[in-house]
Amino acid sequence: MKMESVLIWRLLPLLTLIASTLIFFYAQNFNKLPLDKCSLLPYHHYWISSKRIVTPEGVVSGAVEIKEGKIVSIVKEDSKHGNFKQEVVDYGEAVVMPGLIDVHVHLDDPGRTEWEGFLSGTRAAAAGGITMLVDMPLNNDPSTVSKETLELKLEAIKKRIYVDVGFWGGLIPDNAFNTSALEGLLSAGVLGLKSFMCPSGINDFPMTNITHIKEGLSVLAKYRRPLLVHAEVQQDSENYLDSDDPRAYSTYLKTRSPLWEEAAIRELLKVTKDTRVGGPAQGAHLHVVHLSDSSSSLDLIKEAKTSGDSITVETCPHYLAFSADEIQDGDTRFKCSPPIRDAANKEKLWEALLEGHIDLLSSDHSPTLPELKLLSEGDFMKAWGGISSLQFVLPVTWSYGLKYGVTLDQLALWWSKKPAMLVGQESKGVIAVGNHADIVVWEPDVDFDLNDDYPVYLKHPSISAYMGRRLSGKVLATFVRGNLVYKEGNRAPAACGVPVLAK
Ligand SMILES: NC(=O)NC(NC(N)=O)C(=O)[O-]
Ligand SMILES: [Zn+2]
Ligand SMILES: [Zn+2]
Repeated sequence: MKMESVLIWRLLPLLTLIASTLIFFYAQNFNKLPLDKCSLLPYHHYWISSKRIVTPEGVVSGAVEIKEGKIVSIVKEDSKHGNFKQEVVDYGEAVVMPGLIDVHVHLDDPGRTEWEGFLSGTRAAAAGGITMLVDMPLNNDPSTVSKETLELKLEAIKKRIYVDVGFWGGLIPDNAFNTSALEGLLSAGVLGLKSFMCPSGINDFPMTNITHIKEGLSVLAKYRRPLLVHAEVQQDSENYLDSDDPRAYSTYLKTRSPLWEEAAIRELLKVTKDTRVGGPAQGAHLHVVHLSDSSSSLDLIKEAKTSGDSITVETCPHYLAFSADEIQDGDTRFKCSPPIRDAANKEKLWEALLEGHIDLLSSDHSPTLPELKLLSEGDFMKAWGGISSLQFVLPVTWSYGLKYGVTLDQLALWWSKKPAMLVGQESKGVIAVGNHADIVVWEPDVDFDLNDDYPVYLKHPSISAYMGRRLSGKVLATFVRGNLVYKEGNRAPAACGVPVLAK
């Protein structure tokens, strides 16, 4: 035998050992790809474990298996035996909950990015545990009222959204009777339409009357998508007198009574009866946005629900957190429409939410430039109306809900499951096998001061009504389709959110 072949035979066991070590190493690390730009976690297949995972079957201790952006299994503590083949991110006692879906957000992009924008807005959303938001069709310039203006939005979001984003299209007098224009907008993927029953404050977004709304609903019926309505109708009887102090919140409150909401809802119910089973607009759905009046307006909605109308209603954290008497003179950060009402109204809103008469929550994050909030002048009559809150809605709902005994399941229902249903997203809103791995991890017991040292990602923190408050419930991590997009003050290098378009 030649020397070389002897050497090969002698080396063979060593070569086999090296090869098998390499194969073993490769198999072990198959899921560890180089750090992906979309995620702060370098795995495509991994587990999240916690003692408190909020599932449709209640809060469980266990682990959620995530693979390629989806939830592929959920195991309870007693069946997991601690043997995981993949990486496990253990969150201990922190709460693992479905990511929030905020169905009412004004990001003002394109056209008014100096007010907010997709980059700052979705970064704030991610820091707040929001994994999907739906952008309103107004405050951006031009308003989203046609296929072409939706395309401007789709262009503007490219590489600029950290969470998933859907869009509402605007229903305005100009397109309400133009079925092909509305169908063009709906076919291009808006999740539904939105209209105003009072002036919106935006020139190219005029208000609609009930005839426009009826037309809109008949088109929406075919697409089985909702119409969202800002339900306030101006009441002539209430005028602001020159002798009233414009820096007093009570002056503003007086000019926008609960009758505005009641009158609008009364009108709306004339057409929502068409959405009943067998009705001419069956398939359409009406959603009342940002309800503030918890008296007659709410009673009317309850009655309509009982009669079988396809109708839902949202309220916002600012109506649940604040009452009119607490608002200081000149503090226009609190100006919004409909207005924040008295403490008794707030109590009734909580009651209705806890009893299920209010279906879901949304932020109605509607920022502007600090100059337009007139913070130094403090004129409630002239300041821009809109609350800036996007990043804080989870801790706010939790902090102010503690005294009402709000549970984790309720938070997940109001902020994730019901919103997902409204926007027709069957793969979002609950932690369940097959769904998108859209998850927020947060510490309900950790308190923090929302002061100047706190990392706020909103474009203009100074206009937020929540600055200066102490809140409970700190967001630790946010996962969007399996990507860890936010982790304790850090965000993923790239903005990999996707547009959510209706099909
Ligand atoms: N143009 C707006 O953003 N308006 C918003 N303003 C509020 N809510 O004060 C709204 O949703 O009605
Ligand atoms: Zn509104
Ligand atoms: Zn709004």
